[in-house]
Order: sequence, then C-alpha cells, then structure tokens
Amino acid sequence: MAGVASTYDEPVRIAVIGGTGIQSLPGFTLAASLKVDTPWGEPSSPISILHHPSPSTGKPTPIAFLSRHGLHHELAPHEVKNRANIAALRSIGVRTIIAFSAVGSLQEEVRPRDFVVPDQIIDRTKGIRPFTFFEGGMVGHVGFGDPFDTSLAKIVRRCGHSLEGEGVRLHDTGLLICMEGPQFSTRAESNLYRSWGGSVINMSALPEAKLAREAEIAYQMICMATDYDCWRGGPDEDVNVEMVMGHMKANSENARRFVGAVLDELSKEEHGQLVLAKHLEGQMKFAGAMTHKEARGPVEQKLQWLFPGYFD
Ligand SMILES: CSC[C@H]1O[C@H](OP(=O)(O)O)[C@H](O)[C@@H]1O
Ligand SMILES: Nc1ncnc2[nH]cnc12
Repeated sequence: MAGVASTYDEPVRIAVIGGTGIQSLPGFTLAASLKVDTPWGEPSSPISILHHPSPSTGKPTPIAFLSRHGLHHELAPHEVKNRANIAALRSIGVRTIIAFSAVGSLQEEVRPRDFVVPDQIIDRTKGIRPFTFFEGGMVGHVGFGDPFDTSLAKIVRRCGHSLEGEGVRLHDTGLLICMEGPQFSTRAESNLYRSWGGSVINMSALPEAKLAREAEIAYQMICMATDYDCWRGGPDEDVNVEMVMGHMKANSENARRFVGAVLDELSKEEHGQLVLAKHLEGQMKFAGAMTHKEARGPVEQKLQWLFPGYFD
C-alpha cells in the first residue's frame, strides 16, 4: 500500500479478526500495514495497525486488524490460515482478540441481525484443518473447558448492552456449533444441533479459538445472526449467501459500533492486565514442555519463535 508504513515499533496488544462482510474497520486511522511471515506461513491478510483514541488518556491505542478470509474473501473456512494468523498476531504483541462472525440462528428468539456473545462451542469440524501448534515433536495440552475468555466476555456483554435501544439486540450467552462447511448443514443436522441446545452455527470459531488459547491470548467471538439456517421453514427460507450478505450489510453499522464500543472500553487503563492476558501468561511453558528436551522434533524451532525463551 503506497505511503503506508510497513513496520510498527510498539507492541500491539489488542486485535480484531474480521469475518464475512467485515474485511476492514473504517473510521480508524491506518498507521501501518504489516506483512508478517511466520513458521506456519503468511496470515490470511496483511495486518493493519489502526489508531484508536483511548477514551481515558486520549492517546492512540494501536489495534491490529486481520481479515480471516483474506482481503477479498478468497479463503474458504477450511482454508483460513489459522495458525499463521494467531502466530502472527502473537508475534506483534497481541494478547487479546475480539473475533467477529456471521452465524446461522438455531433458535427462534435469536433473530437475524441479533448479536450473540457465545460461551460454549461444540466442535463439528472434521479434523482436516491444522488445529494445534503442538505436534511434530513437542506435545502440549491446554484447558478448553471455557472456550472463550470469561473476563473478556463480561466486558463485551456490557458494551453490547450499552448499545441496546439503538438498534442492537444482544444475547448474553449461547452454544455455538462450529461446522466444517463450506456447504451449509442438512435439515437433519440443523435439527440435531437444535436438540443439543445449539444457539448459533458458523464455520470459523475453530480452530481459531483453540489456537488463541494455546498462544495464551484472551479470545472472545461476537456473533451476528444472518439467517435461520434450514430448520425453520421450507426450502424457500433456507440460508443462502445472498441472505447472509444482505443482513451483514444492513447491520454493518451496528457491528462496527459494537466493536468500537468494545475497543473504547479495552483501551482504558483499568483493563491493562486483562488486555495483556496476564492470567494466561506462562501456561504453555509447562503445558508445552511435556516432551523431554532430547526427544523434541523439528517443531521445537517453530515453538521457540512463537514463545521466545519458554523452552530453553
Ligand atoms: C458466507 S456464509 C458462511 C461463512 O460465514 C461465516 O463466516 P465468518 O465466521 O468468517 O464471519 C461462517 O463461519 C462461514 O465461514
Ligand atoms: N447457517 C449457517 N451455517 C453455518 N455458517 C453460517 N454463517 C452464517 N450463517 C451460517
């Protein structure tokens, strides 16, 4: 990009991952566009560093923005460069991610254009996406009982509620089904997920959330419903891309306001420790050091890159 810096000297702590219909975050000042190479390859898109004025100090807080499906939505859900995305964000200092996703609703009360802050996930991906940093000679296990960061979730919910009455409808919790795709579900699958108590469905939460946890990054997804999948009506009402994009476009202003409110709040000094994910710091030093030094395989070098000093 002509005239835009390709480096950024300060660590960037907060990132937004944009999904379907959110390939950029207008209204912020573009300070740099970074091409980060990682041992897992290049991320889905260059990382934009945006300046966001902190409401408490007035100083600009840098925010990293990454477009999950590429700058022009060229990556299918199973082609998203999840490991490179998370590794690249961690390498520039990111410890908090707000991820955005267009989802199908599995419940009547979750209406198209409603927002949901999910608190649980059921994994219905098919194991074809690379889903861990810990393979190829170093074994690591990390807790995932709460797949989203519970402290971050509280802030996100508060911000969403502050916009209620201005066109934003928010559901505080939800069970997110993450399916493989790219084809949408069958009616039988959609009804099965409803019988499990599923609230919403997408194709992108995993392995993104798992990799963020492995990378010691606090992660919360904000979902926006765009359809009722295929359980509710006849074939005429089934989800299709036009429907998803139509609702995303019509409600994009609210989505941006929601993300903006969360960034305003996270930029406050009082959230400094949370934004640095101090509660997760160091967990992989032990979880990832299971494999005896002499027995480690070639992945060790990659993990040294991701966690400098952890596995010396
Ligand atoms: C275009 S509909 C299916 C597509 O939409 C969602 O994308 P994202 O989560 O990145 O907003 C869903 O996960 C699928 O990838
Ligand atoms: N019905 C649906 N299924 C999976 N992902 C989606 N994203 C938006 N709507 C969806």
